[in-house]
Amino acid sequence: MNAKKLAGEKAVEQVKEGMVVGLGTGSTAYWAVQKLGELVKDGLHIKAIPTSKSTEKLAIELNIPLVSFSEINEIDLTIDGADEINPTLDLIKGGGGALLREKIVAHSSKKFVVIADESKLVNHLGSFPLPVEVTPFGLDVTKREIQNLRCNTILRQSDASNIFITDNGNYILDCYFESIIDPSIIHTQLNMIPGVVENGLFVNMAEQVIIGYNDGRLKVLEK
Ligand SMILES: O=C(CO)[C@H](O)[C@H](O)COP(=O)(O)O
Repeated sequence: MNAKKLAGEKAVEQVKEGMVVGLGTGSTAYWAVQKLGELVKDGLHIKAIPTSKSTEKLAIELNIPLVSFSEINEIDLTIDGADEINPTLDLIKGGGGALLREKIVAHSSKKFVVIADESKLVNHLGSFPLPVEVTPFGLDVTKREIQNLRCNTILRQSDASNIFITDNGNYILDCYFESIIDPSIIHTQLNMIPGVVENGLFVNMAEQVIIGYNDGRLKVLEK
């Protein structure tokens, strides 16, 4: 059983006729977008906002109608994956580098549902390196200020010779903290650094987390 597919398809059950839906990024969100594509083909009317260029491309291939923020007031429901989920449903996101758009879309949503397999559940955030989107200008000074928060940083590469560039034209510093005991403090400290555009801590944003298991079980966690 594909646990990611299970969770993704379960979340899509919440999508209703006429909704504006935020489309997440990654290998779990992929399954939710695929399922939405099937429903649209069968006559469901929705409008969607993708969280990355890759999801936008997938949605276009599946004929899911897209809208921009200028055309809507609010997103009804956003479905997205996560890299880590703690017991209070705080998240690390951005493994795929889409954290800024993901956070803008989730923040603009009436309901934010996270989908994942069981490997994403943790007691404390921080084993997964925290992605932080930074401007190319001032990289070295921004990096030093982030390191002062007691973490090591690695500039993300797309391959051996190229720096990873986000959909917004920025860089990602992957930050290795020993453990993130209070995500809201780290979140605030990071975002106060001028060269930081956004960080991958999603604190108090997820209302529901749907976990898929390889044996076919599903677990729904709620705030
Ligand atoms: O935040 C993300 C992309 O920026 C993804 O949601 C996160 O990395 C989880 O991805 P996957 O479902 O492939 O494990």
